[in-house]
Amino acid sequence: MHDPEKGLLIVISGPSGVGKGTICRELFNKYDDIIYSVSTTTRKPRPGEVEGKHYFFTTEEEFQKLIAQDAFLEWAQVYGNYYGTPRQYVEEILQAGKDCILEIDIQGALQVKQKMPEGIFIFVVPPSLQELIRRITCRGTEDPSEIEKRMSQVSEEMSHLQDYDYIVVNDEVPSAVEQVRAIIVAERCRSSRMCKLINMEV
Ligand SMILES: Nc1ncnc2c1ncn2[C@@H]1O[C@H](COP(=O)(O)OP(=O)(O)OP(=O)(O)O)[C@@H](O)[C@H]1O
Ligand SMILES: Nc1nc2c(ncn2[C@@H]2O[C@H](COP(=O)(O)O)[C@@H](O)[C@H]2O)c(=O)[nH]1
Repeated sequence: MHDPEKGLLIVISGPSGVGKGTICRELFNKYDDIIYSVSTTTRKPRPGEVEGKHYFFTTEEEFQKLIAQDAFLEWAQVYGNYYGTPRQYVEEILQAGKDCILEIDIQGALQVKQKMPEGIFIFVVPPSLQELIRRITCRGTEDPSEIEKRMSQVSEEMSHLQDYDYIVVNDEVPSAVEQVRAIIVAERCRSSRMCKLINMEV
């Protein structure tokens, strides 16, 4: 069970281009009570991506050193690059009673679920495969072969739906954002209610 003194750990996954980043960005613009975990990656920065805001960009050699130092809560090779969640940062946020969102792939989410089963696991799906391909193509950040690589993983990724607590269809961004927000608010309530009930003298 979730310790109500600690913050909630929220994990968001879904196929590439479904809109995870867009949903998280909107959540932070609108609500200032959730903290975003900035991952470390060996991927090259896209135009406009800022070191320490979107990712901590690093080399494969440095990433391997961080793995050896046990610096990651989870890490995985995704679409040919390494990505990892900084352990200490996330632990400090949760310890301080603040909620933390990890936007990570399914391999990473499964690792987190093993270590922290009390986390809230949300899977974002597109309204259709055509719309997913349209979104990643229109984003214009990957070349056709990279898009092909990412889209070839969609069916395997979708086969992990049952490992998640919630599914959010990202049809319209505002609605998807409010659905994620509602899940977080409901989970906060559940955690504090459960605690009160368990501690209630009967
Ligand atoms: N509901 C939506 N309707 C239309 N376009 C959307 C919607 N949500 C996101 N998009 C657009 O789709 C593209 C992909 O979104 P985004 O980068 O947030 O995806 P992502 O899931 O974070 O991808 P990745 O895993 O590759 O980082 C962006 O151009 C974004 O503006
Ligand atoms: N296991 C992890 N996956 C992560 C992490 N940070 C991001 N990701 C996922 O990687 C893919 C690709 O991201 P992109 O920025 O290159 O488009 C996407 O599914 C992200 O959710 C992480 O720390 N660990």
